[in-house]
Amino acid sequence: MTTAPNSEELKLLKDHIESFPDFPSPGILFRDIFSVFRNQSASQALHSLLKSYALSLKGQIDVVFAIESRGFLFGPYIGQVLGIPFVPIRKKGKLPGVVERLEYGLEYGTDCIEVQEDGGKVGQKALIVDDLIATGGSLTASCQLLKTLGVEVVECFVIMELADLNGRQKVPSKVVSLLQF
Ligand SMILES: O=P(O)(O)OC[C@H]1O[C@H](OP(=O)(O)OP(=O)(O)O)[C@H](O)[C@@H]1O
Ligand SMILES: Nc1ncnc2[nH]cnc12
Ligand SMILES: [Mg+2]
Repeated sequence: MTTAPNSEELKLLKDHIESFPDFPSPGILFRDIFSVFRNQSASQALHSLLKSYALSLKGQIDVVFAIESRGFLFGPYIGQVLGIPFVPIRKKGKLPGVVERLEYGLEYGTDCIEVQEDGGKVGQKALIVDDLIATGGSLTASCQLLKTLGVEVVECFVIMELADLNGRQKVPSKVVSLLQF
């Protein structure tokens, strides 16, 4: 971001993110983005922060991708502010038409994500959006998937970063976060 985000809005936002210990499994402190939408002031602060962030990218991005499912809360709005398309990245078997697919390793087992092959054109500049970066696995896999379309991932944007996990080090593109925990 070229200008620093508004610190009062950031505080309001952070104060309204509820944390749930041991969800969905023991040892995980779950940061719930949905709690923001229960409070009008926090919701408006988030809206304003997203708008400022998006406008700081004006002219630099051709297409916005977001990661199922929580990324869908923000991707379409950022696309709208910039006047550019929004394209979803989804779990296997959810998207119609011709898709590109990437299977990637998890701590246990594998996962698979897809994007419609006409979602981005070779050489286009892309932004990937999600609510949160933890290990960085989802953003890393999404960057790899978009490489198969030939688009260039200029930046990844998240509302929350779990800084201790150092997920951004894994991601092959620049990562911008509004809040760090
Ligand atoms: O950096 P990572 O370790 O990949 O973790 C971050 C991802 O995990 C969560 O999504 P989740 O897969 O729980 O699904 P959801 O968005 O559908 O709730 C979160 O919304 C991010 O997408
Ligand atoms: N701690 C956490 N809170 C919310 N979503 C997550 N996704 C991965 N880790 C998470
Ligand atoms: Mg998610």
